[in-house]
Amino acid sequence: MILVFGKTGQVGRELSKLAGVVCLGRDEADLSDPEGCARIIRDRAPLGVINAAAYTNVDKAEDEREIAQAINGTAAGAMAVACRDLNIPFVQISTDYIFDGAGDSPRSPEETTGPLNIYGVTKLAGEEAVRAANPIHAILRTSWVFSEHGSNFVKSMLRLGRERDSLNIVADQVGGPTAAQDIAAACFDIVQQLAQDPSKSGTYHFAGAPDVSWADFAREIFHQTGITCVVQDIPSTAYPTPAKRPKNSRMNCYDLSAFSLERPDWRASLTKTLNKLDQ
Ligand SMILES: NC(=O)C1=CN([C@@H]2O[C@H](COP(=O)(O)OP(=O)(O)OC[C@H]3O[C@@H](n4cnc5c(N)ncnc54)[C@H](OP(=O)(O)O)[C@@H]3O)[C@@H](O)[C@H]2O)C=CC1
Ligand SMILES: Cc1cn([C@H]2C[C@H](O)[C@@H](COP(=O)(O)OP(=O)(O)O[C@H]3O[C@@H](C)C(=O)[C@@H](O)[C@H]3O)O2)c(=O)[nH]c1=O
Repeated sequence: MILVFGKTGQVGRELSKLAGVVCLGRDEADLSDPEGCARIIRDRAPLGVINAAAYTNVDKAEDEREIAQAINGTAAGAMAVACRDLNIPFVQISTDYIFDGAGDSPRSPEETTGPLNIYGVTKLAGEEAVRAANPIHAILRTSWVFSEHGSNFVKSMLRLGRERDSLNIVADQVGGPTAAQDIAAACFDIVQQLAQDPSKSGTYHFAGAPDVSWADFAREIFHQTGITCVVQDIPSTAYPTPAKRPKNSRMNCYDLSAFSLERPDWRASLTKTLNKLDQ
């Protein structure tokens, strides 16, 4: 059995559809109690653990550093320690927001980090805690997650695009939109491969292709749904938010070949997501 934390999240919901997976929600495992989560892992003794739970409200995290740190940093570390004690793999999902977004070339996993916001700081703390705690781990950095569930850019665009004739969307932040379903499948594959071959442990990038700006992502959402809303390109400076976002979120995903995985085409995954939203 593979144990998953974050049952109600975008990725957690997709993982819960897979055979051999047991997902826990906040009611059963609250990450603000890191030792409680570690105890659950020890009691259940799974074959591996995937942590899909996180504090993901990027702007709110600026005012809630402590709780974001407990969930994204301390809890991830405590869970990884429990996995080390059981000698099982731990998969931690991380984010492009651990980078500073400088330049325009895709970032490799080993490149220097430099988060611009508190969410990124706490996710980076989680990465470091996991690496220190359990040699059998994968830190899978992904970006711009969307699905038919929860709150995400695709659903925001569908709502706003139906209400307005035009929308101003940031065009100088570029990254890889990634479907929750594709991330879940990758995590499931990775945790099983790690159980077989712990030497594959390390930090990996998994983002949808091709890289695109938020504005062009919005255009594709409107194109695929026939929404006539016009997208106006704006710079980040014209869309002030409490948390600063990196401009360059491009990630080099070449290392995925270790698990025989490739970057998924987000446009095809978007079509599937939109079809599900239609039903
Ligand atoms: N969303 C994105 O664009 C991106 C996400 N990621 C990472 O991917 C992973 C999955 O993200 P995603 O599926 O979008 O997340 P969601 O925001 O959809 O869901 C977050 C999940 O974490 C759970 N959670 C939050 N706080 C606690 C807590 N104290 N105890 C237990 N559970 C808690 C939520 O439970 P509840 O429903 O009860 O609140 C929910 O199940 C995370 O690690 C995230 O950092 C990486 C890049 C981009
Ligand atoms: C709604 C809206 C957003 N935007 C911009 C703001 C921002 O730069 C960008 C995306 O905004 P959102 O708030 O949807 O996305 P955000 O919460 O920043 O998404 C991030 O979430 C965390 C969890 C991650 O780990 C990241 O990979 C990333 O997906 O779109 C506009 O320019 N115009 C708009 O009308």
